[in-house]
Amino acid sequence: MTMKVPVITIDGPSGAGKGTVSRALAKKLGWHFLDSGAIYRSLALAVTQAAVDPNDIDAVVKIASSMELEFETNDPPRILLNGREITDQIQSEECGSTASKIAAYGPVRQALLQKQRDFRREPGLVADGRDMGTVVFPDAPYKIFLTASAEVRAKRRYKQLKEKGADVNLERLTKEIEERDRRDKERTEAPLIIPDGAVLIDSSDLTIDQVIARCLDIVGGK
Ligand SMILES: Nc1ncnc2c1ncn2[C@@H]1O[C@H](COP(=O)(O)OP(=O)(O)O)[C@@H](O)[C@H]1O
Ligand SMILES: Nc1ccn([C@@H]2O[C@H](COP(=O)(O)OP(=O)(O)O)[C@@H](O)[C@H]2O)c(=O)n1
Repeated sequence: MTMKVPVITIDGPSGAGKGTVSRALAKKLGWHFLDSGAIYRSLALAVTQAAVDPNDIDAVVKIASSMELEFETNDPPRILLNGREITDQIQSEECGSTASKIAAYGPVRQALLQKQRDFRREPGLVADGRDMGTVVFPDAPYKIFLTASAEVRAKRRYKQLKEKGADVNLERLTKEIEERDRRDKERTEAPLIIPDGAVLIDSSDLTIDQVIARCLDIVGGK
């Protein structure tokens, strides 16, 4: 019997620290990293650039199937959409919000499924998203659900965007994140839920290093 490549899934709401922690874990373990949210964000950008209505499912699926995405693993990592760098552009909350609208459609998710599974390569994968442990890699041996209070998450995202020079307003950002979280949890297709067998980590009062240490314990303790 062939052994499947191991996967650590890290799901959770916006600003919980998934990306930061997943990247660090992948680096420590020498494993690959999948930022599935960046795939949805890139599609959102492609849809906006093509002036397509995000509710026109057929048109969005067409773009999802034809867009070329490259994840360069240099330090810092770069994301290219159809050959053009979009790394910073897709970080905006506007892009996140459009991403969560198109992510609610089953055919759109289906069109992106294999692209995500292709990241599963030796020696292992750390996968960050909303449905990594439930839909994309349900057989993952390690599943983590990373969360934090809504207030802490909004403040973190505010600080992060501000540091990048974005023009952000904490009150508006908090509302946008709450709206996105609600949409991600309430959708019928691959909603944000705690996967069966996942270990829950609340990072509200933990440092990034403490969260990473807990994740390593979970992986090592199996
Ligand atoms: N435990 C933590 N304590 C303080 N700041 C954190 C913590 N985890 C993440 N951050 C910061 O919060 C911001 C959002 O983290 P990120 O990893 O992008 O979250 P997510 O991928 O879940 O949306 C980043 O600026 C990151 O450095
Ligand atoms: N596996 C995933 C990852 C992201 N998404 C969608 O894409 C949006 C942006 O994801 P993200 O991971 O970049 O968002 P943040 O947690 O970084 O704010 C989410 O709000 C989800 O609607 C999804 O539906 N499934």
